[in-house]
Amino acid sequence: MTASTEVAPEELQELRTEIDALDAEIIRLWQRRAEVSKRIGEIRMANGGTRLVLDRERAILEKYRAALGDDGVQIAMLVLRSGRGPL
Ligand SMILES: C=C(O[C@@H]1C=C(C(=O)O)C=C[C@H]1O)C(=O)O
Repeated sequence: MTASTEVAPEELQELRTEIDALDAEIIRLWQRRAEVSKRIGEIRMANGGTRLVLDRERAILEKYRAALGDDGVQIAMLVLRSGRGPL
């Protein structure tokens, strides 16, 4: 008898196909977010504003922390860096 934790080869393949689709989407969203973030920065600086808005970055870090815990903070820092480059 098959234990409930065992996965049939076809199901494993289906799950891996889903993982591949999710990874592709995560990468697409990551790249698009960086583009949007850069564009906002360009517009702000062209209008005499600052490169960064720390209150906004803090709110984003907190949003990721609330959803994902400590890992969320690490992810948020990488997400923010991808839009503006390293400090
Ligand atoms: C994109 C912006 O500019 C910068 C980049 C941010 C981001 O990538 O989320 C947030 C704040 C700013 O430091 C913005 O002000 O919304």
